Amino acid sequence: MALAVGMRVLTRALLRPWARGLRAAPGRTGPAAGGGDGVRCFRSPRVLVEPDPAAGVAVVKMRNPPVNSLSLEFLTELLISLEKLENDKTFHGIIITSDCPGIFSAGLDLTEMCGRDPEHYAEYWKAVQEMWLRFYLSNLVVIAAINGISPAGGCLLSLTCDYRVLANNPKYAIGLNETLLGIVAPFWFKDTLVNTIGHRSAERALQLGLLFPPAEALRVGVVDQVVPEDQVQSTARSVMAQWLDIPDHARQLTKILMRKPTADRLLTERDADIENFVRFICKDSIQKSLHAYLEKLKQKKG
Ligand SMILES: CC/C=C\CC(=O)SCCNC(=O)CCNC(=O)[C@H](O)C(C)(C)COP(=O)(O)OP(=O)(O)OC[C@H]1O[C@@H](n2cnc3c(N)ncnc32)[C@H](O)[C@@H]1OP(=O)(O)O
Repeated sequence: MALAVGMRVLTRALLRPWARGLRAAPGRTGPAAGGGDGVRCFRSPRVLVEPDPAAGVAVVKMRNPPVNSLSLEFLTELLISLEKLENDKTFHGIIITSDCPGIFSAGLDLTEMCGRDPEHYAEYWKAVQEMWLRFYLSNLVVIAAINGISPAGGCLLSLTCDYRVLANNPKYAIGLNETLLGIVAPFWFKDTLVNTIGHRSAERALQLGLLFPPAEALRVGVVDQVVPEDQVQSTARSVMAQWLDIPDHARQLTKILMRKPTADRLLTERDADIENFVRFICKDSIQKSLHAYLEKLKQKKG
């Protein structure tokens, strides 16, 4: 227990200033309709939370169309939703899924990393770190119901979860494909993948920027289960019920035991990691290749 409490105190102490900054933006999110049983339900423009108080579970639906790219605003709303659910004793687990057909998340928002100033890049990167830390260390059971393609940052978000269920659709590839964009996945992206699929598979996947279709994703262990598309949510629900059967304190402590060393690495090197990112992303060559990639995405339509 001391470890869990210590970890929570450390995490909160380090993360609070930024979270306070988020809450200082009124009007973006806020309490809405009641969820029944005295449970407050809430929504924000980009995150829809569907609480099931009887089960102790909330479904968090990402709806930042067209592709659920992880913009600064969207990350902010996701984090506020997570924090509210963590602070509400009704909830023991969340299922994160997408409200955008065919797309879980297109990953980090490329427009946040292109043509902006260094201050913006630093702010954005801090929010990405925060997303990873808060989801990776959440005391809730977090299950990803992956109902669409999930490259790069989208894959990272699902890797922070305790369990991943992927819809069996050949279009729904998942992986850390950063090298294909000419960028390098930071050490904590890499560590999360290594912790999930092992060193050798992670090395190959990262160097080649592999996006795994469902059968491959299951074989390598990027996801835990592949099911027909219409069974993703129900499977996530039944897996959640199994996880919630475990005594909460023992499960939470075990989660922290497994994840703390990885999280600590970022917590101790957080500022240096931001500086590295800003230096890297500001390079002319990187800006050019990101611009070219975005242009390619836009021209695909025409
Ligand atoms: C250091 C670590 C750094 C980075 C980690 C990352 O996460 S980088 C982001 C990596 N993501 C990708 O490589 C995915 C890029 N997107 C796609 O491959 C496709 O968009 C996708 C997800 C397969 C969906 O294809 P679809 O045909 O359905 O949509 P389309 O490509 O036409 O995209 C619609 C509009 O969304 C814009 N967009 C797509 N992805 C992003 C993104 N990651 N960030 C910002 N914007 C994105 C795309 O340009 C289209 O814009 P529009 O103005 O409508 O033309």
